[in-house]
Amino acid sequence: MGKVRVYKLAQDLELSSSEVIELLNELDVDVSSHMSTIDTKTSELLMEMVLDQEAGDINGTPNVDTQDENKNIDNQEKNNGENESEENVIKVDSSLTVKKLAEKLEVEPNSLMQELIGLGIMATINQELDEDTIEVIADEYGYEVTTEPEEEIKEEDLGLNELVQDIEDNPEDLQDRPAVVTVMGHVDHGKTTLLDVIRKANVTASEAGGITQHIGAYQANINGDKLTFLDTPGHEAFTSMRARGAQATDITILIVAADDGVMPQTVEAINHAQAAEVPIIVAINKIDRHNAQPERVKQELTEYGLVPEEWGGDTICVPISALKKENIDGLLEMVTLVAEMEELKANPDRPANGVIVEAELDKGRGAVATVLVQNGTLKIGDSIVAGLSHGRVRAMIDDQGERIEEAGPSTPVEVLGFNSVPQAGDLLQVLEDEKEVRNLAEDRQSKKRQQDLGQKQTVSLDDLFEQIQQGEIKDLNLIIKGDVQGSVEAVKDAIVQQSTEEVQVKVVHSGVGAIREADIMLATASNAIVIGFNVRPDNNARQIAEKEKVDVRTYRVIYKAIEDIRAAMEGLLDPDYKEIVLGRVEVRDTFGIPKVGTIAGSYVTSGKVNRNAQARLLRDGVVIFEGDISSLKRFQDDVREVSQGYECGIGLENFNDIKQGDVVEIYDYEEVKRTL
Ligand SMILES: Nc1nc2c(ncn2[C@@H]2O[C@H](COP(=O)(O)OP(=O)(O)OP(=O)(O)O)[C@@H](O)[C@H]2O)c(=O)[nH]1
Repeated sequence: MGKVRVYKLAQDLELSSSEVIELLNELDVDVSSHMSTIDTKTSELLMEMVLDQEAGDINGTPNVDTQDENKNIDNQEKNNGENESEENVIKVDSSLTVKKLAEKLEVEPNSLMQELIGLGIMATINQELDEDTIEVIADEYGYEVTTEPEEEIKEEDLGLNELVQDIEDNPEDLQDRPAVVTVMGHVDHGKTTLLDVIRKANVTASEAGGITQHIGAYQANINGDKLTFLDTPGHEAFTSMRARGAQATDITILIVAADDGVMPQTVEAINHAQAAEVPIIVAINKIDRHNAQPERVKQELTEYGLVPEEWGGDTICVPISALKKENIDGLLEMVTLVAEMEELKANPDRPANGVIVEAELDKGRGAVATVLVQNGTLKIGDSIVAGLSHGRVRAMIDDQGERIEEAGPSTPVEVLGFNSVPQAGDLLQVLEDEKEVRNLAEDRQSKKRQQDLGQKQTVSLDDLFEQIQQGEIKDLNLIIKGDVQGSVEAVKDAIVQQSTEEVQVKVVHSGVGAIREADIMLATASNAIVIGFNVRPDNNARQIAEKEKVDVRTYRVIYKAIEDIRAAMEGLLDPDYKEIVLGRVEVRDTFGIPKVGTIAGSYVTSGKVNRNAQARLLRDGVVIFEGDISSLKRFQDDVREVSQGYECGIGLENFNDIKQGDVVEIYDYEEVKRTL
């Protein structure tokens, strides 16, 4: 008989775990925690009970949303009789993207995303929604869902990343596999420190791989149990995987600094983990700090539905100090305990499938991808495909730098042999032979080209006037990010006042901090322009903006932003010069040189540094300085240019407040040739 966990059942019933435990106890079923299991029969019984109760409560009155933007609700009210109209039924083939669902419900993707956020689901426009979520949402809009496959969806669906030949495993072939753990939390709360401490204490470097190399994931041995840690901090990695339908994580450690408390990215992390239905273990970090307030953190967490066990809830909270290595074992013990309860299984005796954790082009080795094998065993010589890339596994290197022949479930491994660089989040699979993987990859590439060609025009300040004239734009949607709340509000107020009879200027989202992936995703969904005031897009956001063709404009003075928007609306924007970012460097160390000032010992992470270009110093995405480069050196020599992958010393003209960890963005202006 199948088993169900209490917290999963609670999620399905939209109740808290403690409510479910209470109900089960009423039924004389002995369960004590959210991790307890019950058999499927009992779970069905409970479901029926709850649903019956709800049906009684509702008393037959449908919960009708009064927002006028949704005409379907009116439809539903009209059709609220016995005969269900065909129009009120949508057909779904097990899952749908947000965009497709919005089309079917005839609503804007934007308002659908907001609806989803209301349900605690942070979904991107291309994210696949599962059947349950679709049903809940459809119901809100007065639609019923049937699960017949619909031809039309099949044809439109690009399937650039879908698994072909997904083999069902026989239950008897399944074996235990290690849990895959990610650490998420607000910036500076200690993710990197924690991941390093765990790695150093629990990964035994083999003799051959004495110098452990970094491959974006590692496997730790905790008292004989293995745990796989995805070592790619940042929610973006997590989201980009989920956006492609890859559920790589089994358990999330949510790290919260005890001296800082729940911060915006903590909330984001909670939303992501909850949306993915991944159990959360809270690590309350920095308890060595004199101003640590672990109890306050717990209090704050309750506001987001995470009630600590000791307060009667079902969230495990472990106080730690990553820096002082205090109670790391206690934390790991909890992680192994939760992992055990999850009963994670896979079948090692089958062709592998997995997910790309990260990938890059290496000068000497070609495309190198860190793959997390999720099921089956990946072997040298296997024909592989991931997203638009394909190839044959030429070599595999494990997290200790050792060459290996085979990698089983939950093993992170570096794979050489792809013909091009796949993207993080792409699903990897092994097919029969090279011809098959090549055909599939080529097929996907041509679909992708067609999709790119057919992509709708996005709004941009450069051709705003034209779009207004052609009646394509009636609302100018903006997303505003700034360095401090005060300036965000000021920019917002001033910009909204620019509305005219033809164009309504609307701010769809505003906030403090660097421009991130989530902002760009929201911009694509709501066809918005992103305005940064004293802040810049991070690398990830920049790449996605480029791909999705989102116009991102950054300013240092308010009047310039207003001027640009007004000019763009009147067709008078004069883009004689356009800024181009040449490269980015990371400050790894600083040196005070008498009479010269501070020199930033830096590493060029992308592009190049040009001595004559302009520099912009960023701290957490906020612009601290803009101006000239006063010196550029490689070792002792003055140089004109330094490329990606090299170290250099950079001095900034009349500016010394440079700190380790700062990012220097190198940019220049390019003349824009205008055609009449
Ligand atoms: N006192 C104290 N400091 C800590 C502890 N853990 C981390 N830190 C410090 O906090 C700072 C940030 O830690 P990181 O591990 O870089 O934080 P992070 O969350 O990885 O930050 P990002 O990578 O920037 O997102 C560093 O200066 C750490 O030394 C701790 O337990 N106690």
